[in-house]
Amino acid sequence: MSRKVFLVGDGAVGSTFANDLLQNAKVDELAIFEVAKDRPVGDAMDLEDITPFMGQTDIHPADYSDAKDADVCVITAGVPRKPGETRLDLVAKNVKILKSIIQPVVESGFKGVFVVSSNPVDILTTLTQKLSGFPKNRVIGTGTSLDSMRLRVELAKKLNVSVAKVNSMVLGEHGDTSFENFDESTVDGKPLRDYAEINDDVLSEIETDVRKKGGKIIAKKGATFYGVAMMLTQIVSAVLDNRSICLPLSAPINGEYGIKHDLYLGTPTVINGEGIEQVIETKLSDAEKAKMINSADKMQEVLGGIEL
Ligand SMILES: NC(=O)C1=CN([C@@H]2O[C@H](COP(=O)(O)OP(=O)(O)OC[C@H]3O[C@@H](n4cnc5c(N)ncnc54)[C@H](O)[C@@H]3O)[C@@H](O)[C@H]2O)C=CC1
Ligand SMILES: CC(=O)C(=O)O
Repeated sequence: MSRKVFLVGDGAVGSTFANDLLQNAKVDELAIFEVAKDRPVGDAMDLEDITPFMGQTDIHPADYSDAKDADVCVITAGVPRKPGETRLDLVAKNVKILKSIIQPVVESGFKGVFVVSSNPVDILTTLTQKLSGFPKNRVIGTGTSLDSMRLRVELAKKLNVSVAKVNSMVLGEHGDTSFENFDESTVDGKPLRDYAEINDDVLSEIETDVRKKGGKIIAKKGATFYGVAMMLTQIVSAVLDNRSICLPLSAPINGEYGIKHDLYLGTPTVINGEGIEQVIETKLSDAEKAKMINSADKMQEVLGGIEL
């Protein structure tokens, strides 16, 4: 069976994801839709030059009718943050762009899995499901997967251990109300808080560094794209391979953590070829659970202000 990905948006994130995907997964067809029409023409020409080493893939610019038989539709289109802006500052512009995308993709007859990384990702993932009318398990957002990788990197540096030994997550909004599950985190199997180097001040510093890392990168080079592109590659290749993996993703909340709102938010999520297999309510301390509810309330406040 043909393995086809329909990519919407071929900017910094989209083109980096295309390159990562081709280098890490078997893909038969990569169709790219972009409003800047020349970009996917150039990118298809540039990307096909890696296929002699990566395997045969039909990479081409696309229109929406190409989504019809795709397994996955990846949405990276949207306005990125400028230095100093928050992800929530992007809502109005990116909701408008999202609306222009979902309708023609659905009208094409697309029956696969939507994967969203455009910001604010929890809001746009929630709206992708609502606008498409797709079952909730067939819409996934990158959520706090990137934040969680950033956290693992910071903890590994602080404790001078391999990042592979760090088991810790950022949960909630991919944004300013995110929080770390420090109370349950382990490093090399030992509770994080048992390490002599760790105390509340150190954890607070790490939390701030992780939360501000995206903004710092944007201030230096205008955009962040390697990290999120790798998370998209992990998600899309798991769907294409029908391989179960668990990541902190933007997933549909159905009463988990005592949240009363109908929205997507960052929580450990098992995905496979069907999309979301299981949304996991991970163990949290009472203080962390309150942060999760705060994050959901913030997202609901933003969603309440959006007219579709
Ligand atoms: N979730 C995450 O962890 C991350 C999310 N992002 C988000 O990803 C989005 C894209 O960021 P970049 O790639 O850096 O921006 P970019 O400006 O480099 O690329 C965005 C692309 O979307 C295209 N586009 C705009 N409207 C479109 C439409 N209706 N249909 C198709 N294409 C359209 C633009 O022409 C542009 O090429 C932003 O919202 C950014 O905040 C970026 C990094 C990490
Ligand atoms: C841009 C963005 O959302 C990030 O790097 O976290």
